[in-house]
Amino acid sequence: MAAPAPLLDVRGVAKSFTMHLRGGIRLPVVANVSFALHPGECVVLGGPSGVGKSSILRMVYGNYAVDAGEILVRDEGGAMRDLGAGDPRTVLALRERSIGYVSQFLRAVPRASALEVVADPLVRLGTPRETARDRAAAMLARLNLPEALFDLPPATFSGGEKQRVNIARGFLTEHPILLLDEPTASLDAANRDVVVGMIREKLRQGVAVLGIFHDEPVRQAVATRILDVSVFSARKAA
Ligand SMILES: Nc1ncnc2c1ncn2[C@@H]1O[C@H](COP(=O)(O)OP(=O)(O)OP(=O)(O)O)[C@@H](O)[C@H]1O
Repeated sequence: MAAPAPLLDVRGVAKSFTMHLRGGIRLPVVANVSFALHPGECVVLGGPSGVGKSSILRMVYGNYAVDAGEILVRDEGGAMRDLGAGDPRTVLALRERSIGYVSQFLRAVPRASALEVVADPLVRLGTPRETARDRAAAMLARLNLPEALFDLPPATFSGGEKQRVNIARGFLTEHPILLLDEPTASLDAANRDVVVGMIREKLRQGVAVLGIFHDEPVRQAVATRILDVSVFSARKAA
């Protein structure tokens, strides 16, 4: 039987940063990063601080260009497309339909209410505004955000409230791949458990998750595999 096709196939990726304000010195971070992500899998990036976990996540989302290698993402039609090549149209198309991302911090649009911030990706994908707002409200309620906050802009919300708005926004769309950067970092235990439940639900639906979780109980509850990023460290070899 043929091996199941991955949703994400990272092949031989390398990244170094050039420090322009330090005479252009190059800071190698990772090299030969290779792994695949299949439906229903949750791969957690592990390893010590500064080893390159966030850098890998950002490359997979197309925020950082790669120096070498490929980041192949399965598109809607089933073709594997290289997001690492940095073509902006490919990156945007894959972000719309294939890869979702929950960053640690909410980058909110000024004046937009929490409900609008959460509903916006669905509206852009063609869901009627009212339906999108209803679904956004249900998701925010599940995350225990007080209803009094739904119509307010998240700019003045607490760290944990902002993080829940961000999670709701990222989880409401149905991307086959979901990237999570410390989604529970600012949450209390009860809301952390809600998010763990939401991640497991995504995995049951066949979504593939790639994430960073420093919180050990969360990691234990969701990881199907832990990938130690130290094995890709470019500094040892440098
Ligand atoms: N934009 C950047 N410019 C220069 N150096 C960077 C940049 N982003 C990351 N680095 C460097 O790359 C290395 C890896 O950083 P990264 O944030 O990927 O590590 P991490 O494993 O996610 O760390 P942590 O667990 O502390 O968040 C660090 O030495 C960091 O200083």
